[in-house]
Amino acid sequence: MYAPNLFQDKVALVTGGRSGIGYGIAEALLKLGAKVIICARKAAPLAEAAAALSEHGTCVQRPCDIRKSEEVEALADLIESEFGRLDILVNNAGGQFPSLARHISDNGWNAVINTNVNGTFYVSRIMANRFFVPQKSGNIINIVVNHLRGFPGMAHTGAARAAVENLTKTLAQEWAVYNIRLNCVAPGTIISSGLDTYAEPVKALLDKMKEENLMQRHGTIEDVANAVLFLASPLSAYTSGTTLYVDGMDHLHGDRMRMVNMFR
Ligand SMILES: CCCCCCCCCCC/C=C/C(=O)SCCNC(=O)CCNC(=O)[C@H](O)C(C)(C)COP(=O)(O)OP(=O)(O)OC[C@H]1O[C@@H](n2cnc3c(N)ncnc32)[C@H](O)[C@@H]1OP(=O)(O)O
Ligand SMILES: NC(=O)C1=CN([C@@H]2O[C@H](COP(=O)(O)OP(=O)(O)OC[C@H]3O[C@@H](n4cnc5c(N)ncnc54)[C@H](OP(=O)(O)O)[C@@H]3O)[C@@H](O)[C@H]2O)C=CC1
Repeated sequence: MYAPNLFQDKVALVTGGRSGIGYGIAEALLKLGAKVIICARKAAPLAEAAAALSEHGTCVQRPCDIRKSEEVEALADLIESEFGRLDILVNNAGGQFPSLARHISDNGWNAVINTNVNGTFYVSRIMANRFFVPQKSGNIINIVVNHLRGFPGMAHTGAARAAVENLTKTLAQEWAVYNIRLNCVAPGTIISSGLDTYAEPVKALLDKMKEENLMQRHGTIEDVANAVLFLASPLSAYTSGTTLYVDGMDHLHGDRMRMVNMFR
């Protein structure tokens, strides 16, 4: 539905682009003409993903832990030497684990906050200073989750993604002067590699969530990628500092707390 050359001459970085939603976003951008860089921690699957994505256009990769700002700086060096510019940043890398709040250890809490909040901030700041501010143009899309009514069963990620959403609002205002837009996409439950990591009792809960969804389904990777394409494109030129829910209305409807009570 988008023009095939929508992102011609544009360069995009997708963090966590080796798998799942990030891979789907990278593929969608490549198919519309963008040159794409993907990063993640695990070198071997990252290299495999970049090789597969290269069928659709120019895709380069570099291992990078977004929690380590020196590794993010090295990633910016690669982008500089390969492409000399960056137009679109999709902060997709992130995650958490299901747990009732009282069982989350200090390390578990810190790992989730560090990944989602610090990692997103480091990548945004470094790419803005290296590319978007000097270019006087840039577009950042932060993948969060639907946490609108809190997130029973994942308190750490609810807190972390709320922080990212607020950061998005702040940076959208501070950086508007540089013609940088920032928005969030908040997926509901999306069928992707991320969900494969969840154990059986959580999978049963996911089935119940599907029954409660007003559209009677989970989302697809394409549902999320299509929202990212819109926010990355000039079609959304007057939209910044906002959140687009891709969740079949889960943010409005459903009783997640009742379902999480299964785990008590
Ligand atoms: C109670 C029921 C709740 C049900 C709720 C269901 C709602 C479903 C809706 C789905 C919406 C969202 C879906 C997704 O986002 S799918 C994407 C999922 N993908 C990922 O999360 C991948 C990335 N995640 C990670 O890499 C890790 O989870 C993490 C963010 C923690 C970072 O990993 P890191 O490598 O730094 O972590 P370590 O292995 O070193 O561990 C650090 C501490 O964290 C503790 N930990 C890690 N995993 C678990 C776990 N599964 N359960 C409990 N604790 C965990 C680990 O033990 C360390 O702490 P300690 O040193 O104290 O042991
Ligand atoms: N699937 C779903 O239902 C939903 C997913 N989301 C969010 O969407 C995003 C993608 O999820 P999904 O594709 O499903 O899950 P995946 O687990 O497949 O994707 C997570 C990606 O992030 C990378 N990553 C994780 N931590 C780091 C890090 N510290 N530095 C660099 N890369 C990292 C992982 O690669 P590696 O391990 O090699 O580092 C992996 O490629 C996540 O932020 C997730 O929380 C939001 C709502 C719902």
